[in-house]
Amino acid sequence: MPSHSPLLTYERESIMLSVEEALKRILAAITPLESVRLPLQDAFDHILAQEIIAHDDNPPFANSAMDGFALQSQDTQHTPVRLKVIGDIAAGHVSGQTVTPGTAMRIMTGAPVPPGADAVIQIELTNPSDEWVEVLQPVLRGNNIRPAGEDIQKGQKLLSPGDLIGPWETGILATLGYDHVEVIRKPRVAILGTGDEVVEISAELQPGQIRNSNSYLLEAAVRKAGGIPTRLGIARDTVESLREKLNEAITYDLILTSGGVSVGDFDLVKDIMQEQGEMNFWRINMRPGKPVAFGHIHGVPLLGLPGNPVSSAVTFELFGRPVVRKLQGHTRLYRPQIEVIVADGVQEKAQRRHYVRAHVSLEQGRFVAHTTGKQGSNLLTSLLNANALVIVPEGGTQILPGQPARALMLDWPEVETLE
Ligand SMILES: Nc1nc2c(c(=O)[nH]1)N[C@H]1C(S)=C(S)[C@@H](COP(=O)(O)OP(=O)(O)OC[C@H]3O[C@@H](n4cnc5c(N)ncnc54)[C@H](O)[C@@H]3O)O[C@H]1N2
Ligand code: MOO
Repeated sequence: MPSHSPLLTYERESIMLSVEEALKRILAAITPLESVRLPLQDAFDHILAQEIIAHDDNPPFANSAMDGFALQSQDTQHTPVRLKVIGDIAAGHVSGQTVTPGTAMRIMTGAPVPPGADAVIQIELTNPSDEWVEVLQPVLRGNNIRPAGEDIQKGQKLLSPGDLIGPWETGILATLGYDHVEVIRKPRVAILGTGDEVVEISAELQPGQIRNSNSYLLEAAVRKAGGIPTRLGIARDTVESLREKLNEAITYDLILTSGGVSVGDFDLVKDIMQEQGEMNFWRINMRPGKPVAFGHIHGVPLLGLPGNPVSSAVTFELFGRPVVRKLQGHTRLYRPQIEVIVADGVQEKAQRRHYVRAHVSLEQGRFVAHTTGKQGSNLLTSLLNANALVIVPEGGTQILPGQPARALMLDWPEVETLE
């Protein structure tokens, strides 16, 4: 048993940061990771770390946009007109023949336009036979020809460092022949559960024990945020056990712990942070999730999330997710906030700012929030079906049914500024 030591000064001085101040301090201490060269197929969803310049034109050669006949447009001024078919060009083949006045060549979509031809007529507007084609209407010069460089010109800059590689960018990179690209690597995130009562999820529960749900929830949330999570198991409520686990964790880019950050006798995460690094801050004026500790051990950022499952989930969304994104080189770090109508209202007695789990949907042109029921920080079911956090301002505010409030949209794309 530990001695019931008096509270440390930092614990007594109840400095509670605002959410904004805490986020500012955390992100100021985070810098994007270094870049790596990845095969294109692995670069999806990474932030680009190089300029992308076209080394060739695209399309690389003038080609046909239709299946039909390559011809000289001047031959079609008076239609119908019969032209002699002098050959075939399939996509992927280059013809050695030249289209001369009075002749045409059968051509497929994507095939190079033969020398001499200045237009293509689609097959539907002709009466073809083996040797001859009857062209039924005049064709303008350039008709159905996709010129070289129509899409991309050699030397053109297409993507810049900081751009996100999605499916469209991948298509561009592939067409330009970038089989490898320089991207910011993804953070490896160590996840550590703490507490003597916490056991593996497959364990038969003994009296007083609970399953390590936080580590699994956080693992999924880290993955969703684009990080590479590893669960390092559960540290016991002893300094030795925590030291041992954290010793492994310091080989990662970010450490997330859950539990052990409050003021109980066994809440040791803060102590270890002070012993092996430094603690930047410890308390935030919010609910759920007041005891969030942030600092470094051996130079690795450590975000100590509260043990209560909902507190852990909500504080990861608010603080952990932006960190994981910033490490990846993203500049859009924050979920957007919008105004919603709170259908069922929220009564808030605590003085802290409350992030109430809710489902927001568009109802007759307005965004309406329905809270997810009881909101205790131990009630995991309050997260089910939640796609938003309704923000009840600090100071014991009450939001009546039908009144407006701001909501943080958990399933909307991130924005650059925290509103
Ligand atoms: N005297 C005070 N007590 C508490 C305060 C306070 O200000 N003064 N704050 C309360 C608040 S708010 C929260 S949140 C919790 C956070 O405490 P800890 O982060 O130290 O977490 P624990 O005490 O270790 O655990 C809290 C709760 O969560 C369960 N837990 C822990 N780890 C897991 C896990 N991996 N998976 C699932 N559930 C977990 C644990 O069993 C406890 O029930 O402190 C309040 N107390
Ligand atoms: O911050 Mo605690 O998360 O209110 O339960």
